[in-house]
Amino acid sequence: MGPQSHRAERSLVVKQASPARKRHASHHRRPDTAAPSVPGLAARKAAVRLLGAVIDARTPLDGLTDNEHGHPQYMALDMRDRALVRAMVGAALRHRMTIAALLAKRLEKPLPANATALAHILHIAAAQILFLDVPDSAAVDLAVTHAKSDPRTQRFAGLVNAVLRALARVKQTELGPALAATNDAPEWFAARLTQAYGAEQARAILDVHRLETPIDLTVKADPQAWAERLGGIVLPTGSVRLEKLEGPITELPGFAEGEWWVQDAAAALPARLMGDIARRRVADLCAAPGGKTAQFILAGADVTAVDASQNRLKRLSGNLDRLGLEAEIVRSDLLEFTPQEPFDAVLLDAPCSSTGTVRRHPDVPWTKTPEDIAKLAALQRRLLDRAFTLIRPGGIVLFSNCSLDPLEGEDLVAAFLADTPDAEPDTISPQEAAGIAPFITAKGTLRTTPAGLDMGSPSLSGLDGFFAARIRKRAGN
Ligand SMILES: C[S@@+](CC[C@H](N)C(=O)[O-])C[C@H]1O[C@@H](n2cnc3c(N)ncnc32)[C@H](O)[C@@H]1O
Repeated sequence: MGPQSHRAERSLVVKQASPARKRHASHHRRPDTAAPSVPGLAARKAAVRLLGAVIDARTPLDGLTDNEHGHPQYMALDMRDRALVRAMVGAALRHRMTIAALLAKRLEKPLPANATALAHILHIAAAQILFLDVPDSAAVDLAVTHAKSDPRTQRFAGLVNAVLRALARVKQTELGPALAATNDAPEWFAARLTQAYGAEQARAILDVHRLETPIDLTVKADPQAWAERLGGIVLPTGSVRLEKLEGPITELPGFAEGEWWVQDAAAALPARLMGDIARRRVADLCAAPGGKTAQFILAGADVTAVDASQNRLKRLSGNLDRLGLEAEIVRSDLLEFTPQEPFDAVLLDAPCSSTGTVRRHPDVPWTKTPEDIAKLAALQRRLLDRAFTLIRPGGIVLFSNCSLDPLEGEDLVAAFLADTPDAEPDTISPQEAAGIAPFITAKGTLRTTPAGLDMGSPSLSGLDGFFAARIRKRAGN
């Protein structure tokens, strides 16, 4: 490292007489050629790359971490390292503002706007130091090695070392106040939640977004027995909840036998609001990967599962096969789907902004924009108009999605009802299904938020944000 870059580095760092910094001065002498074989480095590099793709290019994390089509740097890792990458990126996104604030306090002036690679290295290392069970020294050493191996960040290796060591020293005292000082959400997202739910409820939702998510299962039968067998609890809504997973979900008892499937407690609710559908013709219009399709089949309906995506339908078929369930599967854009006969009931679980799933998808507030929400709401309205043409008079459309935004829920359905003379609201009663009473609004629609379902401990509480409304086609039309 030349004298000039040393100066650049120093001007950004708060000077600290740090014994730790001296102790690790050897970082600066280690040759870069050693970098690729350093254990743990590939995982850090992948995490930094993925964080960059989310923040700089608004690329959804789900695709980047897909086990078949994910980012090449992620795909090159073994399963253990992939899990570590997801944990690092997840923590960095869940606590993005907290991390930014604590890093900023260690810098004399903000990082240059174009120093994104450096910022992402710092954020991934800070996420490990502050929130993960990784030794501070390993997090710092790997970040420094990473910085040295990349021509864009090479000259900042000393800065990385100093900032991160300083962060590790102050975390006990500074982390609590830093968490309290921010909601860790981008401004637009917090503002929209506040507008929809009020300041207190919005803050409660954002607080839950910073927590790890429990795993919910929908079981074919006997939730109590499965809860005992898997070490979970039965929720008031009937789902089985596991606090956390120790290994791959596919190795849990009952998975291979097709006794249950993973489905958030909130996502399991809409299908329970279709009434008695035994022997009825039911279409699941945006069906993949098929959680709700499976519920309809188990409720005795004659089910047609429609989805536009070939890949997602493959997952749906695989899931139904494992569960030993059958449906007619149709690949079609709903806007072009023309069944021979109308249905008794259809579910439109529409593609949405997914702002109700931030607990499991912490990238959503950073990849979506208010413009995306408006566009998705417009698409959902077209899909709802179409879905309504597919039911017989007296039949029902259940409209649902996992957005927290009224534009995609309450407002959209109100506008549809106002514009559609032969549609009427079919209000949902709080007694219709177990455990739903707290989520039924005065208008007879379903609204859950992540701040709901208090099970006494934060690690067992919460559920996805979901909206559902039931609409009936007036008979005699
Ligand atoms: C929220 S997901 C559905 C989740 C599913 N109902 C479940 O519970 O497993 C939305 C689905 O809509 C599908 N989709 C999006 N646009 C569509 C369209 N125009 N026609 C049909 N399917 C569409 C997507 O491929 C995606 O699988």
